[in-house]
Amino acid sequence: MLITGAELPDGRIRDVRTDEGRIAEIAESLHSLPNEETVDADGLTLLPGAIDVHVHFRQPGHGHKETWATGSRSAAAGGVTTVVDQPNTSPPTVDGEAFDEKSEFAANSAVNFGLNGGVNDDWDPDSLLSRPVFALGEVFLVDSTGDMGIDEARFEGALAAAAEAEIPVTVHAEDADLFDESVREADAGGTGEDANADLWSQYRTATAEIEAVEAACEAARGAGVDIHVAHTSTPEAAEHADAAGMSTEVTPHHLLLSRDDLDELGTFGRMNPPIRSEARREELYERVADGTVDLIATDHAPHTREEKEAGLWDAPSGVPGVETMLPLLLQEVRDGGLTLERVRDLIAANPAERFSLDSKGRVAEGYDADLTLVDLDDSDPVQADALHTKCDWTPFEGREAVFPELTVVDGTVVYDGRAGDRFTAGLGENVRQP
Ligand SMILES: NC(=O)N[C@@H](CC(=O)O)C(=O)O
Ligand SMILES: [Zn+2]
Ligand SMILES: [Zn+2]
Repeated sequence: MLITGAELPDGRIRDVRTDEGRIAEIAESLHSLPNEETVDADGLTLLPGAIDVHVHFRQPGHGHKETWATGSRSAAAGGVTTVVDQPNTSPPTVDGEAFDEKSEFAANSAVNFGLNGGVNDDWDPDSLLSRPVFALGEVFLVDSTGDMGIDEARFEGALAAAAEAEIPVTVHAEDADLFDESVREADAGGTGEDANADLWSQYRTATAEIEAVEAACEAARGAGVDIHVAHTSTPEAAEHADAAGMSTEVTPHHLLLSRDDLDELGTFGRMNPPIRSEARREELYERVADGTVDLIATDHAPHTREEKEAGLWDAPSGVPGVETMLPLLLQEVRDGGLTLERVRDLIAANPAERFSLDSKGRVAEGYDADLTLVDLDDSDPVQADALHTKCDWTPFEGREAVFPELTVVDGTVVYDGRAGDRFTAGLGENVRQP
């Protein structure tokens, strides 16, 4: 494939040739070969495909919320070319057999993927870690969707197993002992969009995250493991993890939404860890812009409308986001909050480096041809109706965003927005091939 006249993240205008799944040549001017597919990228920007190291694609077990087909199409349409799935499915991905079962579902993926292995009281590290596991995680230090919370002793066992297997560990760190139970006892909370969802933020306190991150970093240091702290929602937790030499991710919802938005969102804004105050959100944004935070990942956690419309204390936690991450970040670039090169690092170069995907994350010769083409002059409002996730809602309804024109995985167009949302599925591969 020959992509002509594309602007690269550093501002250079170049022709880019892909061949056998790789970026073969980048030059000021390349001539097309006989029968070569060409893409006119005049006026468009070519980015490395985003690597979202935190999605919940729900199969096996919860295909009514999302499937690998719908989730991966949503990823492709959002410029995401690699996703990493989490273990809180049914069965949970905690042994070799469950890993193999999930691999069969993932074979439907339109984009490349990694499959994490999980830890619970029934996990079988021997069979699990004999499989091509992307990372151990997210390791839940508290119950979230799937009730996979574990205690300290089991966490230490998991750290030791990961150190021996030489695989990364990602951690969901909140301390349930520091939740404010009085909030829960005092108020029924209401239902759906009418719920007082701010109570969720009051209940799952910032301190519960900050102290759990501190404890997790200390345990990790003791075990000689560098953990990756998932979805930090507070600047304090992100700063602590960074100072302890660990890596962190921030989600688009913690970056762009605050408790001020919960009036409108109700239970649709309930997730773990919860949305924080506007003051904390602004500080977290600064930590994302200044490099304290390593990467953005979505924690794409779809639940159906009907499920989210329950009472505040019963509704499931989590929001979708894989399709809107890059589009919303590109709007931040348009608005001057982040540079395009910083966005490239947050969504592609840094996740690739952190998780040893050595041939991904950059538009450079020899790298994998996982790419997305965007028009930074053209934004549209986010509309749930136009997204491809199976759950037909988004917490970002109405926000301006820059949706990709075209997404390429291993040199093949998997999403063409210019040809009326055309997808090619089933081409994605496990990025940790044995
Ligand atoms: N973040 C959430 O609120 N929910 C996630 C689980 C998780 O990441 O904790 C889910 O799987 O629904
Ligand atoms: Zn989590
Ligand atoms: Zn998660």
